[in-house]
Amino acid sequence: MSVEEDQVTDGRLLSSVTGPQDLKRLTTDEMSVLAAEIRDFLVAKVSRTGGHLGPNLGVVELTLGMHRVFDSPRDRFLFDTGHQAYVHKILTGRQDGFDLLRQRGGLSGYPSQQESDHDLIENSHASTALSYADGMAKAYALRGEDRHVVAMVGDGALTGGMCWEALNNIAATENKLVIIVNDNGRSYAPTIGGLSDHLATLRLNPGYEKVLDLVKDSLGATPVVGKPVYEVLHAVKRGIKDAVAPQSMFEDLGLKYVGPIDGHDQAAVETALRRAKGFNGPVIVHAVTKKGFGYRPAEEDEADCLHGPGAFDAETGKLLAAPSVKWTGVFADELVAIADERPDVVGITAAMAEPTGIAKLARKHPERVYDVGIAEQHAATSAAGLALAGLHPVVAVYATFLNRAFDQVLLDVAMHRLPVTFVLDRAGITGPDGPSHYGVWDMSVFGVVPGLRIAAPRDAATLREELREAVAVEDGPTILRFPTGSVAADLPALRRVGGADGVSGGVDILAEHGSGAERDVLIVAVGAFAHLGVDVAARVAAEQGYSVTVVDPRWVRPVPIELVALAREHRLVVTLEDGVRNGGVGDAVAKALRDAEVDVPLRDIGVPNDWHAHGTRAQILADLGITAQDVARDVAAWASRVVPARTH
Ligand SMILES: Cc1ncc(C[n+]2csc(CCOP(=O)(O)OP(=O)(O)O)c2C)c(N)n1
Ligand SMILES: CC(=O)[C@@H](O)[C@H](O)COP(=O)(O)O
Ligand SMILES: [Mg+2]
Repeated sequence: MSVEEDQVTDGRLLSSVTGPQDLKRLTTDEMSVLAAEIRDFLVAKVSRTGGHLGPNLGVVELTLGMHRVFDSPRDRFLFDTGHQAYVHKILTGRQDGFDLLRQRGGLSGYPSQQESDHDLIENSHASTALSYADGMAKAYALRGEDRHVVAMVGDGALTGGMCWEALNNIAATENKLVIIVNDNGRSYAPTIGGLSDHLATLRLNPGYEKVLDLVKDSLGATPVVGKPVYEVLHAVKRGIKDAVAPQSMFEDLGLKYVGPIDGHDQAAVETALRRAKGFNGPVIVHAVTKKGFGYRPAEEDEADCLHGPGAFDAETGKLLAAPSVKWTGVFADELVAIADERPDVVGITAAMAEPTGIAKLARKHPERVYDVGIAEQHAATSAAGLALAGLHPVVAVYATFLNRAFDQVLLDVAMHRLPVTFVLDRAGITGPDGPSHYGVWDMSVFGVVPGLRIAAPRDAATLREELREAVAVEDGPTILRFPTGSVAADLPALRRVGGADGVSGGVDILAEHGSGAERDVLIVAVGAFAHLGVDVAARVAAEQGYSVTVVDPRWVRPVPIELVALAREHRLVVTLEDGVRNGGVGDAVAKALRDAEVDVPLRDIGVPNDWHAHGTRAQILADLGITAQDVARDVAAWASRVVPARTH
């Protein structure tokens, strides 16, 4: 079924649904109409705003079933990763909010407690829901509360280690926890690994569920030898299943298992969920779904089933925005060029080969790219293994997702001084995906790792150069981080100071305003903020007459010695970074000046240590006062306090 094939729904039924309570009275026929209306709604809205279309088209019946069988918010619903919670939002009174989905002041693209008491997990990092669920179910059991926790987790999220830590604990309880495995066989791309193969094996044996229905129909509803029909059927099922179908690994863990069921068959979904609810204990409901179901352009999109497109043409599914040269593309091209020269260079992705650009390397050297699933911790330590065996791994992840692998980077990689390069895409403020997607922590969190170097290229030319330098480092790990979106215009240096020793990398002088030995302001502009620094310098020099120098350190960690020497020649140092201020580059430079007894005041501009709501990157930076106009005003004010008034 797809939007164009389906009779165009008029949305009347959907508009009558003001909350989950309205679902319970609907007939089976009305439910299938409602499902079609929800799909039309999703395509119509997300085609205008962009967002997670494929995942949400795939969970319409599952989400309807959750709200029909359980009672949210008394029963608690958890969505792993949360990108597939749009249907839940539609059913819990937020249809009107979709016109501003993922936009400032509009609906979050993930569950939001501020939006609704039906929502809980706001973190968009995968593989966390089952741990939350275990904790919540334990709390309700401790208080003797008769309520279920229902967690939806995708097959991709299940490749994350935390899920198995949670399942190990959940299996040891008798708590009321229903886990819906939404098995569409994909993360972005097809899900990898033995778990995925196991789920596929289970998927291939739907027969026993159908046999169960057959036996149920033939026996009719009459109790047999005094036993309720279901117990007899269950015994029959067990016999058939053991004969024709493998036991699921979930059952091997001691968990009850229901499925696999057709996750788009509303009746089957609700039957399975009622059965699971009736167990009153931990149970897996294995639902087989299709990502993008019901909208042909998504179903047929081989890349990622329109996982998270920007605005698109609802009729064709084609993206509306013309592709621009992205940081990711520059990285991908240079990585392939390096790999052509360096057979020891290999790539690792955590289920995001296309979004991180590693797919380009996989197309050229398929045997040298490893997709480890949504498993960033494993990515880091398996990279350590690759390096111990003499290779140079390049681990490409979004900056925010490396947070969870801090211990692995610190002790498994850096303590062993292993040559692993972590390429962090989407570093800094990203925007529509909100605070758990902002890549603002890496320079602070990983800045404390002994022996690890961090580079933040300012444009395509320095990305290429600094990537080459990073993969040339053999005595420890390196991080290369760059922001989301279109790559900044090239910003050539006037000259480089230092770097000849091949250690610090030196400092690029990007702009110099004014003359004289005693200079007023040194602006240290990190990464893509180099352009901002150059713009600010021009304003401050022109409007206040200060002498200003703008520099871009080739490595932002450790702080280059040349930066300390340059600071000594200025009256004020200002750092600009697309990362949290606490423990960021500003703090590191201030410490380096203190350690060198360079007594020059320093002011650091960066992202305040807080949770910043979603919006566009430009809006959020403007809200934070990180614009050329705001920064120029601040720099002028700070300079006025330390630069002696001049007689003009
Ligand atoms: C820790 C972490 N790594 C990577 C991502 C990026 N990501 C978002 S959704 C997704 C795929 C999720 O697949 P699955 O759990 O199967 O859900 P589906 O989209 O198929 O419904 C990934 C890798 C993430 N959100 N969290
Ligand atoms: C949910 C998730 O982690 C990703 O799908 C995220 O939305 C990626 O965003 P971009 O690739 O658009 O930066
Ligand atoms: Mg999936």
